[in-house]
Amino acid sequence: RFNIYRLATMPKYEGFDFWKITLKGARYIVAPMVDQSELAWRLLSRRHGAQLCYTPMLHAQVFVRDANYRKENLYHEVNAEDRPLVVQFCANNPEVFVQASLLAQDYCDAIDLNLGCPQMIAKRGHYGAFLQEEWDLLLKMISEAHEKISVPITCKIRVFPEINKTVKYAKMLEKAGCQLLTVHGRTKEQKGPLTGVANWEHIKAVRKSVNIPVFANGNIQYLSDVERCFQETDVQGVMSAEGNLHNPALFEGKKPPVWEITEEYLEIVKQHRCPLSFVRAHLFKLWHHTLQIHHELREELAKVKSLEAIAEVNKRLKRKCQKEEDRENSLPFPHWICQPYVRPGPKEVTSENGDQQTDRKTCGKRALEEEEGNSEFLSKNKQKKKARNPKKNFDTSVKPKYVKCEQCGNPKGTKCIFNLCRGCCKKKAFKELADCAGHGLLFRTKHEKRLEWKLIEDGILENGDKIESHLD
Ligand SMILES: Cc1cc2nc3c(=O)[nH]c(=O)nc-3n(C[C@H](O)[C@H](O)[C@H](O)COP(=O)(O)O)c2cc1C
Repeated sequence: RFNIYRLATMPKYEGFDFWKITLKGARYIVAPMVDQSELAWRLLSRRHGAQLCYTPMLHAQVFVRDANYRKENLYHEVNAEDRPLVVQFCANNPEVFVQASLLAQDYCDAIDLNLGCPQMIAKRGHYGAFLQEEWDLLLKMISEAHEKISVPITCKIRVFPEINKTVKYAKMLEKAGCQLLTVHGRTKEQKGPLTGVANWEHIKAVRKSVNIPVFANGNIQYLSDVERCFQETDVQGVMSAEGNLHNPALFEGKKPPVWEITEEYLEIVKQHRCPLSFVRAHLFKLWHHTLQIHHELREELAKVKSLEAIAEVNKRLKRKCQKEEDRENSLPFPHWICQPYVRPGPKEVTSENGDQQTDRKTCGKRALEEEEGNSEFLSKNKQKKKARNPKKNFDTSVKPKYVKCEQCGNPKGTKCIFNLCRGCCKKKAFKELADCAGHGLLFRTKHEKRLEWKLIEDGILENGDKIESHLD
C-alpha cells in the first residue's frame, strides 16, 4: 500500500533536480484531460510507456469547499503504481490556490496550474488561458504557492501569437517560482475546428530562455513525432493528449488492436472504478476508425449500461474485425489498429453523422464555437435536435433574448407574477407568504390551509366557514 506520509518528509527539489529526481527524468508524459486522464487510464498508459501523468484539471475552489470532490478526484485514487503524478488545478485566487494545494500536496509530486484551457467555461470562470494577460495575479498565485506548498508548482500554458511575448511570459512564470513549464504550442484561439498545428518554434524559444525543465505539447501522433520534437525543441519531456487517447501505447511505439487495449483497460477499470461515461468516451476514441465501418457497434456502445455489457460489445467488435483480418490482412493500416485521428479542417467539420464533432474537444466539454451557438458547428445534442426538427434555429444571434430576473439577472420564469427567476421568486414568496402559480409556489395557500385546519381543530372555526377574518 502506498504510504502517503513518506512524501511529507521528501525534500522539495527545484527545477532540473525536481525533474531528474522526483519525476525520475520523465520524458513521456500523459496530459491532464478532463474526464479522461482518470486513474484507470493513467495506469493503462503507464503500462505502455508513459512515465508521468497528470490528473484531469480540478477546480481549486470546489476542492477546498467539498470533501467528497477531494475524495472522488484524488484521495480515493491514490495508487502506488500511479507515480510520479501531477495534480492540476484551475484557480484565479492566490488564497484558494494555496488552500487547494495544501490539501493535495501529500498525494502527488507537484501541483500544476492550468493556464491553457481556452473554452467558454474557462472564460466564464475566469481561469485557464484567460489568465494569460494577468501577470500580476499569476505572479502572486505562483509565488505564494511556491513559498507555502511542500511540492513544486508547475504551469501549463498556451503560446501567444508572438514568440517574444511567449518567451517573456515563460520567464515571468519562472521568476514567480514555477519549477517546470509545459508549453502547448497553440494559441488561445486555436481550438475546435481552428485547432491546426502546434508551433514548436515557440516551444524551442521558451526552452532556450528559461532555466527550468520544459515539456512540449501538441502535434504528437506517433513515437516518431516524439523523437522529432525532442530533436527540434530540445525539451525535457513530450506530452500527449489526443494521441494518447487514440493509442495509449504511443510512447511504446506500438499499435495494438483496439480490442486488445480495450480488454486491458476494462480489467483495470474493474479494479479502479470510474464513471461509465468516462469508459464510453475512451472507447469512442479508441474505436473511432472501426466505428466508421461498423456503425451498429456505435449504437450498442452508446446504449450499454454496465462494464460487462461493454466487454461483450468489445468481443463482438473483435470477432468482426478478426473476420476482416483474415480477408484483408494485406491492408497497410487496418481500422482496428490503434492509430491517431487527424482533425478535420473547419470545412470538413460538420460530417453528416457528426462523428468528428466529438473529437473537437480540447479541454473540458464543449468548444467555444458550440457554446456561442455558431450554427455551422453544432454539438451532437443539437444535431440530434436538428434531425428531429430541421426548422429549429440554433443561431443565438437571431434567437429572442431571454427576459432577465429583476433581482439577479438570470432568466426570469415566463409566468412568474413577480418577474423573477425561480430562486428569487421562492425567496420572495416565502418571505411575503405569497403564491406564484407560474412557479408552482403556494406558500399563502398552504398557510391558509394549515390555519384553517388548526382553527377547526381548536373549535374556533366551523367546517365550511370562511377564514379571511383570521388571517394576518
Ligand atoms: C478530452 C480532453 C480533455 C482535456 N482536459 C485538459 C485539462 O483538464 N487540463 C489541461 O491543461 N488541458 C486539457 N486538455 C488539453 C490537453 O492537455 C492538450 O494540451 C491538448 O489536447 C493538446 O495536446 P494534443 O495535441 O496532444 O492533443 C484536454 C484535452 C482533451 C482532448
